[in-house]
Amino acid sequence: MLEIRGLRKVFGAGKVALDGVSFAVPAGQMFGFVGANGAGKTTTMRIVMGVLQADEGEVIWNGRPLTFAERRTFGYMPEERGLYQKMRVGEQIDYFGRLHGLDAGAVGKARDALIGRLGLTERVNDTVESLSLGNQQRVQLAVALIHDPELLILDEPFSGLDPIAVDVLAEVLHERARGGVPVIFSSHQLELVERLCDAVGIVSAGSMVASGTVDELRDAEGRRLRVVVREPKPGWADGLPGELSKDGDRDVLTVVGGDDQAVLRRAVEAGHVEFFGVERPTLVEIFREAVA
Ligand SMILES: Nc1ncnc2c1ncn2[C@@H]1O[C@H](COP(=O)(O)OP(=O)(O)OP(=O)(O)O)[C@@H](O)[C@H]1O
Repeated sequence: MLEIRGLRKVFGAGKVALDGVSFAVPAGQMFGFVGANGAGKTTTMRIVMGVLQADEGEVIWNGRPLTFAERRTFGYMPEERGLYQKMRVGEQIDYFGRLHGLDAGAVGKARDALIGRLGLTERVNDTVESLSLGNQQRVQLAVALIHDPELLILDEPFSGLDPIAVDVLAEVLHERARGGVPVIFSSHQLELVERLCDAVGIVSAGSMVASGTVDELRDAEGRRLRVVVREPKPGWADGLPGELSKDGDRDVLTVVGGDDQAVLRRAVEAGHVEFFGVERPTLVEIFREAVA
């Protein structure tokens, strides 16, 4: 379990990048880290990886302050990426494996498995610079995974990828999570985060403004009722809580709270009810509300 406790980071002359960020990611959880540009995601990840030092707060790993040696067991995909453009794909992966202390036999085995799993077999002898963005990202993931990390921390691993590459990466991350590894990744692709993650943290201006499972966040936001009535009697929704809008000859009423059945009775009396249902907010809506 990774716990981030009260991280604060101020850059230069008073730029507060983090102002008390806290969250926890247990073993086997896929945690989506979301927030507007400049919210503090990369800074948080860099502190976890020891690239930056926090001014205040702690990073706790399995109940104790994270050590340098433990950090070496983590896999990291930095925002700035970190591949050697002139190196061949296979050599690159091997190089990072050796940096993590693996011997030649172990590196070879892990490299072959990853290359196959990530669909890079045809590209193993190509230089990194000759690869498409999507294939470079696959190599970057292979490099982060070569030492069978105990935690994965990935800064926007899905950015710029086509849907097939997204599926490959997502499946590989899910495999790791199923094996008990906490997986943390940042992304601006909220539909993707909603689809892939067990839990989500929304950071805004250096603070965590909402976190929990997607279900918990949806429940906290509250359910809403949507009613569509065709050719309704004018004024039928007067006095009902909610917002009424027009869509051609239909009225669309959105109600938060209130008595569902009373709304239904009114709608049935008013005209032809085409839709009546409780809807839960999407992560995009929750995000907009949380960072507003
Ligand atoms: N080295 C630095 N020096 C000064 N300010 C910095 C530095 N690194 C980050 N910042 C500032 O800290 C804030 C948080 O930046 P950070 O990169 O963590 O945000 P982010 O959530 O990852 O954004 P994005 O989604 O755009 O990648 C921003 O205002 C950024 O300009």
